[in-house]
Amino acid sequence: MPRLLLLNGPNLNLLGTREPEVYGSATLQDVEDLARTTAESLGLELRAVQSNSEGALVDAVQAAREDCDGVVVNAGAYTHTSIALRDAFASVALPFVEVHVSNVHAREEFRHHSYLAALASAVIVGAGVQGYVFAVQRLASVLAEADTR
Ligand SMILES: O=C1C[C@@](O)(C(=O)O)C[C@@H](O)[C@@H]1O
Repeated sequence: MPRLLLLNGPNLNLLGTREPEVYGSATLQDVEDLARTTAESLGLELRAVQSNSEGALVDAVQAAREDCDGVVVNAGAYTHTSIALRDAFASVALPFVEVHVSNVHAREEFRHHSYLAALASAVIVGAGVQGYVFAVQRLASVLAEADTR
């Protein structure tokens, strides 16, 4: 069965209590359950990892090469700063979808640039935690398409 990695970066462990006016009331556990239920309904497995540290996120992307077929990633603030994470995605060459709960383009200028976006299959911003559902659905399509080639 194809497997997805759901990767959440810094401060996303605080979803539900962190700036609820920006990020809503769903917790990280809710997000992981939602993404897993969506994946399973599409015949995919899902493994979830969250870390506040950049190196651990790089390690998780590298490890995904061994046992995953695609990645849903919300890299949090590292989206806007991390060349290391971008290089990790470039190195493993796995399809990935970038998610942001908030509409980063309606926020501070420094959130408008993503180091990951140019490599992503798709970028979903501002759809709240439903963005994770869309991301899993999109990856399922991308993987199914690749399978029929
Ligand atoms: O931590 C986050 C969360 C975020 O990735 C989002 O999901 O909207 C947006 C980032 O700018 C921010 O640093």
